[in-house]
Amino acid sequence: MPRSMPGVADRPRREPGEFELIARYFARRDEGEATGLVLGPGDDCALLSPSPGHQLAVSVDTSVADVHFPATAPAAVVGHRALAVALSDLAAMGAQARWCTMALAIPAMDEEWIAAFSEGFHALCRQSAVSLVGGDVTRGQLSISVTVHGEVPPGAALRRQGGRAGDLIAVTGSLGGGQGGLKAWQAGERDLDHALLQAYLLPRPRLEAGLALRGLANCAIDISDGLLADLGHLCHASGVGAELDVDRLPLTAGLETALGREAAQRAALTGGDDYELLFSLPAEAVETTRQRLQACGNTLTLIGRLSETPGIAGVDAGLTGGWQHFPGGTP
Ligand SMILES: Nc1ncnc2c1ncn2[C@@H]1O[C@H](COP(=O)(O)OP(=O)(O)O)[C@@H](O)[C@H]1O
Ligand SMILES: Cc1ncc(C[n+]2csc(CCOP(=O)(O)OP(=O)(O)O)c2C)c(N)n1
Ligand SMILES: [Mg+2]
Repeated sequence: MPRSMPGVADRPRREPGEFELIARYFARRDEGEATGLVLGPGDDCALLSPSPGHQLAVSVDTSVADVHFPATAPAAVVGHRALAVALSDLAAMGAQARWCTMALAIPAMDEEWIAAFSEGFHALCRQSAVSLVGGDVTRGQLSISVTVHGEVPPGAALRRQGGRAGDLIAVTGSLGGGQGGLKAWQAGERDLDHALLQAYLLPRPRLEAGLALRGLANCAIDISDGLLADLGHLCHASGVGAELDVDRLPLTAGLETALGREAAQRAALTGGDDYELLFSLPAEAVETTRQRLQACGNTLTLIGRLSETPGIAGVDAGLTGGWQHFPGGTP
């Protein structure tokens, strides 16, 4: 007796192949000429038309499961976060975000996961006026590499160098929520409205703030590895030292209650994952900068000043550094 054909309802849902997957979730063709996209996903390369007279600002960041985000985080969160941390570098450079490419490694085909991941990714693309112009999909341990491309007029980029002794040091937003959120997640918190989880899992790239700082800040960096480490990078590049006023650090809402004051300050200093902008500026630029940042929904907090004395003063001697994937180097 011939085996009966299964009904449509009984038939197992066919998994998409690699190319179907790309076409379905990543190769969106809703971008027009206005985005400078001549040719998007589907050919060997994307073709882009940069704005005349601008420099391209290019950066890549990889996010690896259980290194940068919990492997069990919601897929839409993973999509948002991978793009957000990459865009944060354009923000820190004062660049206008334009395009991105995204290389995704996934251990197995899970269409539901990919659909949600792509929603999170595309939603932030829309919010940031960035087009996904190409990428790569492979089998492997879950990781996402996002290359971002922005534009900046010659001479307008915010560099790590350029800080001067006497400049005031400032940050956007609040600090410590990155590590506070990781701890909250590890303690079982899963409510994405929780302020600390928001900070850790759904950071907002400070793109508008970066643009607002052009012509005002003397140097800038985004805080990914931790305030002390990233301030150290600014100081090193600028050939200056710094005096921090730790009591002025803007701590993320709920952090002090969750960890206590000392641990909250430690999280703000060394935790990392905050993706706020850290910059220096002359005292006379502070009020204009504050107003510009307020106009785009951000805040400015002064946390110290740059000095001629090498090193970072004002913090406990025992507190050093921040996140390093491979700790080591000079003792
Ligand atoms: N594999 C690499 N090849 C070339 N340059 C690299 C590589 N890895 C890191 N860099 C460069 O080193 C600098 C510091 O890297 P990183 O700490 O990742 O910066 P960020 O915090 O801005 O992402 C950046 O300018 C980055 O481009
Ligand atoms: C599951 C998990 N554990 C630990 C951390 C903490 N952490 C991992 S990488 C990192 C620093 C930022 O990542 P990196 O790759 O150095 O970014 P970049 O400086 O290149 O922007 C931090 C604070 C985390 N985000 N998630
Ligand atoms: Mg990096």
